[in-house]
Amino acid sequence: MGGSSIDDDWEITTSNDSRTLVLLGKTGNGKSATGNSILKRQAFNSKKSLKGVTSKCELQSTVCQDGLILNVIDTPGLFGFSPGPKDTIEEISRCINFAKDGIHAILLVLSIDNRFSNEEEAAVRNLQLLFGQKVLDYMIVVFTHGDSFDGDGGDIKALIEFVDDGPEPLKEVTNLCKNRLVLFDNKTTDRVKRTKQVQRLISLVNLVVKENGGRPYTNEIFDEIKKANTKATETENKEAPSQSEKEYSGVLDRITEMVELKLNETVQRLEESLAKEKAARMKAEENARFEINELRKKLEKAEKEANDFKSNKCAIF
Ligand SMILES: Nc1nc2c(ncn2[C@@H]2O[C@H](COP(=O)(O)OP(=O)(O)OP(=O)(O)O)[C@@H](O)[C@H]2O)c(=O)[nH]1
Repeated sequence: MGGSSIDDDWEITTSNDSRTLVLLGKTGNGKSATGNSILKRQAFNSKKSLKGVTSKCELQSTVCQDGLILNVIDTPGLFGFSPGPKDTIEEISRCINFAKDGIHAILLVLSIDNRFSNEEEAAVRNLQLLFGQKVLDYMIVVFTHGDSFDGDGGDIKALIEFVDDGPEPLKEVTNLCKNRLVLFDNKTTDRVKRTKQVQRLISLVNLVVKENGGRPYTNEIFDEIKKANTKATETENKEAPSQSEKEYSGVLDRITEMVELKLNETVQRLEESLAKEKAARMKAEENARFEINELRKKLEKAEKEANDFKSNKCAIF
């Protein structure tokens, strides 16, 4: 680090690499505010609202002093992973399209002021179902509302202790993320504090990148998009603009189709596993009923034998 100004703290890497980060979390947890803290500007609309401010996925970028390009994708509360709502599918598609070169880290934004909800727990499970166990290797938990945290936000031990005092599902999620935790106070005006929390996050992102062999998260849907986009760019170079627009919307339609298919497969898998669980439970109940019946029969037989024995004894005397 140069050490001449706080902004020199951005010199975290020396490469001209880019990092694509996706903010995920329940509405109001502070995703947009965290995105703004990371990008150091009011890139996303962040405000208190009961009905959710962010309605569409949005991509904003910044170039750090060392040339590192930070791409941040803000999302609406992407938690209703069911094949029903068409806009959820469209938003997942938009998000994947923004991140077509892959995602370097998924930031699960939680607020330390709110209880970790069942909805959030289910969302993490659904993410794993939809995108595979691999997503966990890219996940970092970002706690917001650091201003109401009692301990030192930079002290990872204090943060782990805070989680350890919390509900079991939260502990499970943070364990799955190998305790990659960071605390953000998005309200602070202290430049040193603002810089340090972003620096901590970027160090974690770099760790995630390293642990994943430098490969950002992608799957077959991302690969398809890349192919489709390359084709669209080639057409754009050759054809009239209207044609390339058509190609672009074709790409989005294709992604939407793939996401929908994947969602349906996921839900079908869930239903099958629930049906299997139910069948196993019914079988276990049937076995238990059979065992109880057998025991009852044995007990009745033993009682009868005891009674016979007693009456025989009486007869002898
Ligand atoms: N005190 C405090 N308030 C915060 C912090 N982070 C976010 N907020 C506030 O929490 C409210 C919601 O923040 P947003 O960033 O809009 O939350 P979001 O998750 O993006 O919400 P949607 O866009 O609706 O999905 C806003 O009033 C923010 O100012 C924080 O660290 N401390």
